[in-house]
Amino acid sequence: MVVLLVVMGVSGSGKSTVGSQLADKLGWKFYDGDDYHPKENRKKMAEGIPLNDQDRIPWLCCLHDILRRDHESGQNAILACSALKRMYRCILETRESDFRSVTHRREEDRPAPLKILFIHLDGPADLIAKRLEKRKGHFMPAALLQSQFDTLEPPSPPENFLTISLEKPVSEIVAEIEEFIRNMY
Ligand SMILES: Nc1ncnc2c1ncn2[C@@H]1O[C@H](COP(=O)(O)OP(=O)(O)O)[C@@H](O)[C@H]1O
Ligand SMILES: O=C(O)[C@H](O)[C@@H](O)[C@H](O)[C@H](O)COP(=O)(O)O
Repeated sequence: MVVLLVVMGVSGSGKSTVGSQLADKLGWKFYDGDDYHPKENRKKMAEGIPLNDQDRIPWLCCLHDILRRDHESGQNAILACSALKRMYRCILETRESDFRSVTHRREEDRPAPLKILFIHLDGPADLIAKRLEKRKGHFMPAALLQSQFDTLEPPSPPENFLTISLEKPVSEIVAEIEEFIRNMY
């Protein structure tokens, strides 16, 4: 069985750090969603302008295609991606922004949704802000953090997710995810 994990959360929540360390440990593929933003999105964020749905949808479709490709080739993969709204997580799973349009299509015409486990790194804005102030050489300004929290729709049932406190050390978060995967799959 192929395992697809998306490490999600607001900017600075630790997605890249946790995702890359977990992938190294497990020997799985790792993708950082940031690397796939078109230059217009990066420019917008660098100017302190939050992205909107129109900016994010093509980017999320491209990330879906990457996960789909790995799924089809039997490759376990981890993606670090903000995935802030439920609709964005739906695109990662189905490539469709409206789940109703997926269910309305004839079953034989639609590919099965990808089964993704979302790992939500959750924690207080003030701690994340402190971490972002120290982070160097990144295009995302700390000032956009509030807009990320405003946009965030934390995953909830029936979504397939695990929430972990980002206040824990990275090694502990990685171990917790490993343990969860072992028991689940
Ligand atoms: N659990 C953690 N404990 C302490 N520092 C962390 C933790 N997770 C991430 N960091 C630090 O916080 C900053 C933001 O992490 P990063 O992985 O870049 O977040 P994101 O990819 O979500 O934007 C980095 O400088 C990273 O080293
Ligand atoms: O959806 C978005 O608004 C962006 O994807 C954003 O959430 C993401 O966080 C940036 O790419 C910045 O990169 P960091 O998450 O690494 O700060």
